[in-house]
Amino acid sequence: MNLVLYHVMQLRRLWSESVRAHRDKPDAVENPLLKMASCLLECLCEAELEQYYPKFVSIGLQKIEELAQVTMRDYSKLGVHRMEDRQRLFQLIKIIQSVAAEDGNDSRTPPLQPGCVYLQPPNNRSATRRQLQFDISFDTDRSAVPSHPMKHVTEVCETAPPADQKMSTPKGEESPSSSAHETCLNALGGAAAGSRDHEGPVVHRVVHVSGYNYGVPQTCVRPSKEGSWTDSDKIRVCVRKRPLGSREERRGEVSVVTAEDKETIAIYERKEAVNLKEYILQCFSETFSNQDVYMKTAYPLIQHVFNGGNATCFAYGQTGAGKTYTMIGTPKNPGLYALAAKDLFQELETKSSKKRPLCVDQLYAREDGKHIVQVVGLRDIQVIGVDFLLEVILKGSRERSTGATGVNSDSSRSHAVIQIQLKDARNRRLGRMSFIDLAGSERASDARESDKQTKMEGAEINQSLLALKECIRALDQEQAHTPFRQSKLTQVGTKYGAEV
Ligand SMILES: Nc1ncnc2c1ncn2[C@@H]1O[C@H](COP(=O)(O)OP(=O)(O)OP(=O)(O)O)[C@@H](O)[C@H]1O
Repeated sequence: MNLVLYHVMQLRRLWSESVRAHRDKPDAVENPLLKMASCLLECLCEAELEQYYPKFVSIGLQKIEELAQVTMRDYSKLGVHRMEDRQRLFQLIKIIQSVAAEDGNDSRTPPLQPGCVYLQPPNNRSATRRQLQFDISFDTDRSAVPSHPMKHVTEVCETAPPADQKMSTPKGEESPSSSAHETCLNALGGAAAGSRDHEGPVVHRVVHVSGYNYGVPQTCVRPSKEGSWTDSDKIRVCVRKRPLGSREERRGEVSVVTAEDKETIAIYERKEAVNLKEYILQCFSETFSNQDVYMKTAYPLIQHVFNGGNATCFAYGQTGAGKTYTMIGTPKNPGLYALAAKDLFQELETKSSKKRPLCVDQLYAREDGKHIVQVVGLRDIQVIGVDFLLEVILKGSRERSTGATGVNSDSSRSHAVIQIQLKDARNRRLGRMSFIDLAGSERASDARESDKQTKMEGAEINQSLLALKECIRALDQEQAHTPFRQSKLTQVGTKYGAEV
């Protein structure tokens, strides 16, 4: 239904163009009335009322602008009995009237008169008035109709009468000039007047009616000449890529933006690594193995840790995105834990033999299924080789709470923090490497089918990820305060020294 307004606006443009073209070349151009009929069907489809189209046509309602004159008392004659459909039809009529009111200010279009709608007549049409076959007697079934002060109108003209001609209204009816419809038309006409000469997008006010408005915004942007704007576009963000300047080229700079197609751009963002080297944010396609990812992410940090530094490697992403696959991997495609452990021990052997002996402690912390950070009993386990380290990691991983989400049947419903600390023979801590496999964030739309428990978990996970984001932002901006206390995840980060 969001497209209804768009269709109506397109219709107005199409109508004016068709009438003009038809006037100039009546034989060469498709009769605009036929186009109007197809627009009526289109609009009814958008409003999910297409089932009534045959009935509408059978009683002579063939053009969308005629719909503007239908009142709620006509709904039954049109075969629209369901309350929901009546409401939809009501909203559709409102929208059409808004647009028609705007056209009433166009000098090419005869003004709307109370009681009838005047369609711009093609020159070759006869001037006969055609009466819709609505029964003049009023529908007394008011219970099924939402109450509003719309008035009954029975006649629709295909030609414009003299300006002073007053159309009759059914006996006993008030003049429609006092109706809510007309109030709204007048207001719109005034708002629209004077805006017709604008070339660029112009904001138009759309009447807001109470109840469901099918997502049509209260204000909308007029379609451009190319018709590229739609009523759903409240804000449009456009990106234009410029080529490298000659000075940039001389300096040997490379373009960091690639426009892949109309809708996709890739940005290679320059960042500064811990060793102050510049690097560019990378995206790994599905052809990359865990080893490829490791070499570009965690591996450069190993040396940093051996130099006494601290490093953290996060796997962050939506549920089912592949975080655990990247961190743990498979026997054939080992993940970052295993690859890092192997290199750590390899480096350890080299260093230990050359300098002083070093050993690795593995520290594991987790949030349990009840979202409680388990600190009691947490202990350092001294590991003496890659296999033992991996065994400990896998043992911890098995303890993680898992569950099925909308997109991952074996989803990690907890965050896993794995810290590998390097200590010297006198138990003094040297470097530390942290791997954090975060529980997946979940979009509300993916959680629609989930049970209450899964939804609650998802909400808590999202909340903790938000807290993490706040901490990372605070650290990145070197703010005086880092809001660690907002979640267990960030509390664990501080408690155990992960470089969140
Ligand atoms: N690069 C990949 N190649 C092949 N399969 C993959 C890859 N990445 C993920 N998968 C598969 O996709 C599924 C979801 O991956 P995984 O469990 O790692 O997601 P996740 O991000 O950890 O999800 P959650 O946050 O819900 O725990 C798994 O079956 C995994 O084997």
